[in-house]
Amino acid sequence: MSTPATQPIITPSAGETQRTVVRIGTRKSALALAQVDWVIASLQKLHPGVEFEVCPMLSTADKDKITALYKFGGKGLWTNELEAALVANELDIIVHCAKDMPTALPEGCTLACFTEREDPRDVVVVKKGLEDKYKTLADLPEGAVVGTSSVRRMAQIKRRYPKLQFRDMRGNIDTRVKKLDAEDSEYSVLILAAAGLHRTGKRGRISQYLERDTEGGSMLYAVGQGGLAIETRAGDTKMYELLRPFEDEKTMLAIEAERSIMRTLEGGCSIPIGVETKWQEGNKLRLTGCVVSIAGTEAADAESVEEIATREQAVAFGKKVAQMLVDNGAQPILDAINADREASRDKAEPWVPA
Ligand SMILES: NCc1[nH]cc(CCC(=O)O)c1CC(=O)O
Repeated sequence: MSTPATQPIITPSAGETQRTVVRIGTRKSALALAQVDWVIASLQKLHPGVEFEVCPMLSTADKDKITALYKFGGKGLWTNELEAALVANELDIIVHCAKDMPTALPEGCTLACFTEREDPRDVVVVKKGLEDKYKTLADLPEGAVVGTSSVRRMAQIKRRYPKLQFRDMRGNIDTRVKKLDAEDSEYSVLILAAAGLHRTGKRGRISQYLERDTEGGSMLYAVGQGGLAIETRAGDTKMYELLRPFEDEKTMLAIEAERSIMRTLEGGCSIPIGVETKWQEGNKLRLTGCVVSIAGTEAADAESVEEIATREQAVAFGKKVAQMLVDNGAQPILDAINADREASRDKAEPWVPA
């Protein structure tokens, strides 16, 4: 790491004031840095005496922009290098997009909290110059090109709008929006997470929010989308206590239920599982899930409502809905995706879905 190692905690000797420096690991993107700024501002309100040091690092996903995401198997692409630094005591905490967190954490790492969730929905961003012509996916003409490298987004949109075409679109938010807007770009629209655009001050580019009841069909979001998860070293009680008051319980319960679906179906962030969690009166959580084939031609859906008050209940609820998805036909769809990934493991060609 380029950042000089500081002692995380300096125990005060008699007469000295206690000084705590928290080294925060993060990716280097504008979104990741905006998230860390928000985390620091919030933690400073809770703990005015604590100092923070931002330690940005590149992840595997940042370094390899060519290999199709789903071929990696979606395990820890955004998190592995930061976690190695955490275990090596070069960092004290890591701020992750909850969406990028694998469902099982590596040895020595533990989840300290989920913070209040941003808008979890996906959105449509229209190419500059076309905004007056098209506002929604339904407005797009036959053959219009949608930019996304998420099989979940592609599969769900294909399911409802078979007339559209899809092209891979990678990079951080700024890069993607620039590629979209380039005069010679083939894209008409991009699909992005609302949270990323909200957090980086680009709300103005959103022309449609996609959701369950989007006209023409539903669009469910990725597990954890819009949430932040903060990871610490296992056994670091000081960091754990510092972060506990920052947890948003309703977010934690909803995201744990979503993650439990993912864990049960053994899917990484790059397989087409969509979810939606909505709190209803009386601490009832409505959990909806879908698994869609890459071609968008087959799908399994499931939904249930339960009163949820503890993490254990949330996890059990996610397992139940995962089982409902399997009962409704999810397994053959997942098997086909895994077989395709296995068959192309050694190839690193850019993946452009047909
Ligand atoms: N996989 C990349 C990633 N991880 C988190 C976000 C957005 C912010 C969030 O979901 O919290 C994005 C970009 C995107 O999907 O548009």
